[in-house]
Amino acid sequence: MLKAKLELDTTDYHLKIPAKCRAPCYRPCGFAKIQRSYGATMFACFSTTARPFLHPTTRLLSASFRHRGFASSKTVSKSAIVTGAGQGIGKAIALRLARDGFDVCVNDLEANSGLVKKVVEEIVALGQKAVPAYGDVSKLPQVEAMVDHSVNELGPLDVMVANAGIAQVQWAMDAKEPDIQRLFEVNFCGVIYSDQVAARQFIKQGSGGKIINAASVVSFRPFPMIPIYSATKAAVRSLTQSLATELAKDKITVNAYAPGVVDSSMWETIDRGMSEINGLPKGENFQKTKSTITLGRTSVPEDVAKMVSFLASSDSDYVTGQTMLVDGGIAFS
Ligand SMILES: NC(=O)C1=CN([C@@H]2O[C@H](COP(=O)(O)OP(=O)(O)OC[C@H]3O[C@@H](n4cnc5c(N)ncnc54)[C@H](O)[C@@H]3O)[C@@H](O)[C@H]2O)C=CC1
Ligand SMILES: CC(=O)C(C)=O
Repeated sequence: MLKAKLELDTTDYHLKIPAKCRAPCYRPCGFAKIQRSYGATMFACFSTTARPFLHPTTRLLSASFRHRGFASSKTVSKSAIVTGAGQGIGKAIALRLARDGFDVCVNDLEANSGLVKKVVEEIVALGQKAVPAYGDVSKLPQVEAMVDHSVNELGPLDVMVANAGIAQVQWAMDAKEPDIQRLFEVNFCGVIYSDQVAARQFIKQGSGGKIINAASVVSFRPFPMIPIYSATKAAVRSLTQSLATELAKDKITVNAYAPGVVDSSMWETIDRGMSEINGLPKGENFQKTKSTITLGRTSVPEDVAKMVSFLASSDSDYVTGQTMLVDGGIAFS
């Protein structure tokens, strides 16, 4: 809310604060009585010594100023967290959001720290801030630590992209309990934990936010041999609709992207698993999908990142509860 009321005049870097936002800048103490002017507010926002005396609202504003470089740059960066961003679709999303002007918290499992570091370096080379955040999204405390880390390092959070996911190939009748559990833990619990923790942060900040979840074309129509995976994605699509209705009052939009067949390490796993079941040579199950795609080609992670870029931008402000197909025309919504 506060953020929406601020106007940045980019010609002279002058920040205009509406009168009603200026008053409660300090906690009620002796220090406050002598420090209520606009100039003092600006001083306090950049001053470490004054920070403990700030009213909570102004402290948030102060964090935003310090992290977003109001003092030295015309550009006001927003921040986004992308989970499972060490490779594949998540990496493409992280890089695309950086090109769009976001600072990015790059999450993945610690086992993928080498990949994450490279993504962080690429984002920094694009001129944005980036921090790694290792953690398993299926564990709530690790998701909480990831969001805290992002806010501490990059300032207020604007966008959560709950992208991390895993796939497993088996017929529904052959699915074993630990496989079913792990698929739901990562693909569904990992998404709801990311959404809940981000939403609480957005509500604390008071100016809304955007939640963007990884679904799939299989959330509309299950694919053979990945039935449990398909069910996890149908659950994500349903959750996206429920959270959109719950969080609209807090100015939070909740949407999902539904890729089709994307050339990533996930499809290497799927192709290998399908080969074990139907005996087709390596790569053949992946190639075979082309005949089901209206545009006649499988996709690359950047195809999906374009949709996420839209969902993360203000162009999507009047869109919520939607699962957006980016599948070249496998399913029609
Ligand atoms: N590749 C495809 O054809 C499609 C993918 N999707 C979805 O898009 C998302 C990204 O998929 P891809 O990039 O293809 O997969 P990928 O396997 O290439 O990358 C997924 C990343 O998520 C990370 N990850 C896995 N479990 C995690 C956990 N518990 N905590 C944190 N990170 C974790 C992995 O380490 C990996 O770096 C997934 O949710 C997937 O289900 C949806 C439709 C199609
Ligand atoms: C992995 C996945 O979701 C599809 C549709 O291929």
